[in-house]
Amino acid sequence: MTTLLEVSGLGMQFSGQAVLRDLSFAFGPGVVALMGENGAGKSTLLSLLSGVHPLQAGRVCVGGHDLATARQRARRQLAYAPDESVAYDFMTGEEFLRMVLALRGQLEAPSLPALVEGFGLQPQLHKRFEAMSLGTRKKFMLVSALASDAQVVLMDEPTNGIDAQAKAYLVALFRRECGQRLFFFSTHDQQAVVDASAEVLALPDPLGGMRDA
Ligand SMILES: Nc1ncnc2c1ncn2[C@@H]1O[C@H](COP(=O)(O)OP(=O)(O)OP(=O)(O)O)[C@@H](O)[C@H]1O
Repeated sequence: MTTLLEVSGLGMQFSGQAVLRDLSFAFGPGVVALMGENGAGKSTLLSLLSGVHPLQAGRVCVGGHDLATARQRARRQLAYAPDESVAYDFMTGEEFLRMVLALRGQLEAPSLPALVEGFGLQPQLHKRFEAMSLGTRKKFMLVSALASDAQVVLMDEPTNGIDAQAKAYLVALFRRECGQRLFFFSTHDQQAVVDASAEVLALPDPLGGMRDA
């Protein structure tokens, strides 16, 4: 198996409070669902893997490149679709997609027209983000990551807020491309996990069994 994402001894604290402890895993191409209770650290893990937060402890390698010491090469292999829009309100959907691809240094994105069509975004391309529904914003975040040439696509709750057709399109895309890319996403959506035949990576309960105490 080609390892695309390898994590060892990862830890993260906020104000001295541990959120992630000594986390290790490795995945090649496929579909992985990151699951766990609210507050388990799923978004925190995704922000560490994507390089948004600097690593406090442990090591992350993407496509064999160390995220700390070969940052540019590692990040070139990564795309990230956050849970909430990171676009400026005044931008149109089309401008946002062009900007993300330009920032990646990608001159071409052959899959972009099909993705726009598949997510039903054609009529929304010239709308400004401030005028879009939440689900439409979310679809643009997903398309910006999926249209990249990254081998590892990280997504924070990708099925959250999108309509049934878009969800079915996304799951079909996972199934079609999982031989070449790693789709690694946080979710509470059990049905999407089943439909995508995703492998589950479960984070421990943040309360550590204290619910019954
Ligand atoms: N910037 C921050 N400063 C302080 N604490 C934070 C920060 N970001 C996250 N946390 C804390 O880290 C813990 C994990 O949060 P995180 O958002 O990663 O959980 P999650 O598993 O994604 O939750 P959910 O399922 O609700 O989206 C929570 O206790 C949260 O309050």
